Amino acid sequence: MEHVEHPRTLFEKIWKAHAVSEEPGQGTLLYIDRHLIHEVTSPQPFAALKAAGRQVRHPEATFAFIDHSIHTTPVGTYGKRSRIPILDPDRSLQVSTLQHNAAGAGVHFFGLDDPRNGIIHVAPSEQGITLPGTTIVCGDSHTSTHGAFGVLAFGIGTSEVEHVLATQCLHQQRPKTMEVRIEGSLPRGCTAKDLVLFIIGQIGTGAGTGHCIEFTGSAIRSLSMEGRMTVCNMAIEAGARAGMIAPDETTFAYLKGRPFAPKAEEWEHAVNYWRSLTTDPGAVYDKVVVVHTDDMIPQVTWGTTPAMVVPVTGVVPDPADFTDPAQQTAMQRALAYMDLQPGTRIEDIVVDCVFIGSCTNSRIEDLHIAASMVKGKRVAPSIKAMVVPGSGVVKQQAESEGLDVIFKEAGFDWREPGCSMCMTMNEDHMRPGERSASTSNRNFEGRQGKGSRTHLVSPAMAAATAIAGHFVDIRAWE
Ligand SMILES: CC(C)[C@H](C(=O)O)[C@@H](O)C(=O)O
Ligand code: SF4
Repeated sequence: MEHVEHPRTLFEKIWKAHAVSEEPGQGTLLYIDRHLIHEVTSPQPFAALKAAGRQVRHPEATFAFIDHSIHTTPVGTYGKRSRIPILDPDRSLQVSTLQHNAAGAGVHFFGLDDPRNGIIHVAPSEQGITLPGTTIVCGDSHTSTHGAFGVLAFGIGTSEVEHVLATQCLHQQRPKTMEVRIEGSLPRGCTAKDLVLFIIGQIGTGAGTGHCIEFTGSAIRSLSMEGRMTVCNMAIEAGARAGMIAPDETTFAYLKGRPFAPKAEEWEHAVNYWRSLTTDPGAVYDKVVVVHTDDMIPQVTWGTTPAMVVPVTGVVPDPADFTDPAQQTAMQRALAYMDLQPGTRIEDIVVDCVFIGSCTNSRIEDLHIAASMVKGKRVAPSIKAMVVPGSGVVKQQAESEGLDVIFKEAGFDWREPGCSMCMTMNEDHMRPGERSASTSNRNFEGRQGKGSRTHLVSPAMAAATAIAGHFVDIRAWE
């Protein structure tokens, strides 16, 4: 009798291909193709490894970047010193420890003066390290970003980092699968960032809990790789373990010729295999949600979770309009923290600070959009605005195209790559009570500085807000 394979989801295909052993009720031992490490979550696992007398099992599959703890204020150019020395002893130690550990173990290392360095969820794909059908882990929650290439990519804890360093494997409970199907296209003024905020606004921050999300639908297909990374980056903010998008011609075109991507005949073999990485017709997900985007308007968060989001043409919502007491309490608390009144027009909210950067939105496409919005204009006098490219590669490309000049002439700070003001692990942060328009992914209390208030937006919205001084309906921007 002919053997008929049951239809499988993309997730199931990658999971199965990496399961070293799988016992019912016991979880799965997964093989990890690539392990990304950064200075914040790797020192402890390396120390534990050393104490146990063990070595890094696969240094060639381990890639180290420096991003969270570093200054982004420039002092020079590549080749000379490009960074201000870190005065904080703990942060300085994190960086020197990673340098030392990476050299000792012989892992791939992208140092501070190496233009290939950058945010751990921006730089690896530029180098072709992020390849379809692989498993990628990192001690960092936004590892889901790499899922944009049809990768099973997820964040892990420090003891798991140690386990992967030692064995290149990881013990995991199999997540459930969830399809988020996006029907419709991206309306005027909307980008991948608006799309993912809109999705989270619809499904909530807990919708993906215990699941690996696959984003499907025509809106996803039409996104560039940069846009797909923005969407998968925030899958974690919908509670998901991972987010992924099936690879296609856009993916292959992006990867071709990248330093760590397969070459020549191997490339052909790889692409043939990658073409099989789609969810089979008839495959069943544990959960499916459908989001319609035709009426979508550029999005702005008003509260302290990414799901507290409204269209820029809207108003700050009123807890009294909601029936769930828990939701009302959460909204009241968010309103108090954000110092906002229900009914305030979003376009009337004035900001102090604009941050264009982070692993959500610091890629070249993001900078193209932002630069096109600010060209020939001036940042509002009361606003401090900065652009922080996600990697040295992004920075170099932007500079070769003159984007840095456009930003600087408009009054933006043009920075060295890093996580910067996405979170308070370096010198870039806001003062208490200050309000930002930020292209990052988290607006939790204190995220950009103690007492600071964050509104998550797209790069286009952030750029326009810097010029106008308040949020604006960018659909009419000229
Ligand atoms: C510092 C790191 C562990 C953290 C994370 O896991 O995501 C950070 O990158 C963040 O965005 O909050
Ligand atoms: S840019 Fe922000 S979200 Fe991304 S890894 Fe750095 S701190 Fe985390």
